[in-house]
Amino acid sequence: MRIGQGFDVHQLVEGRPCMIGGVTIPYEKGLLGHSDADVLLHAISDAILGAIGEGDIGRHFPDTDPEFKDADSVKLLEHVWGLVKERGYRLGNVDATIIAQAPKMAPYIPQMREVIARVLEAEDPSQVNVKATTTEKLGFPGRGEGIAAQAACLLVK
Ligand SMILES: Nc1ccn([C@@H]2O[C@H](COP(=O)(O)O)[C@@H](O)[C@H]2O)c(=O)n1
Ligand SMILES: C[C@@]1(CO)OP(=O)(O)OP(=O)(O)OC[C@H]1O
Repeated sequence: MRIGQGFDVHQLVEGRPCMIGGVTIPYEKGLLGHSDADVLLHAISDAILGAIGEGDIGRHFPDTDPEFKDADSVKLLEHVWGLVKERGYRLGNVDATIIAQAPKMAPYIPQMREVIARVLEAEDPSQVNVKATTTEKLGFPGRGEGIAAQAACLLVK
């Protein structure tokens, strides 16, 4: 059994799509990054890489590499999951939290769970949990300057 955790932050800016958990959320701002800046999938990817002792997504997908410019983070997660399968592990469960004052994530969480469960080959929907919280208007998420996500992942043989 292996456990990992991940954390990521991206800035909210005008003129970018708000891609979170593989879902485009209608909102006046979106997340800034070298890739599509999907903060949730990045935190989950880092949790998985942590569980298999493979560093982080910055090591696997450098933000200096034009190949990853505007990259689809679903594809990055698929690559990370391939590393897990090579090592003979399968998903125990993943639990993640999106930290955002806005937009409201709840309506989109079922779709995010479906995307993540498909990529991680979950046998049961309960193996993938996604939550959201505000920071009660405190700090950078509370001021709407950015969105953070954290994730924990358990892998089993
Ligand atoms: N961006 C967000 C933040 C929160 N939610 C949901 O609202 C509930 C209450 O949030 P608090 O920060 O006031 O505890 C939370 O449990 C989430 O279900 C959301 O959908 N989107
Ligand atoms: C995903 C990568 C690569 O495109 O870029 P960003 O979208 O900037 O994301 P970040 O969470 O900073 O980390 C990993 C990067 O190397």
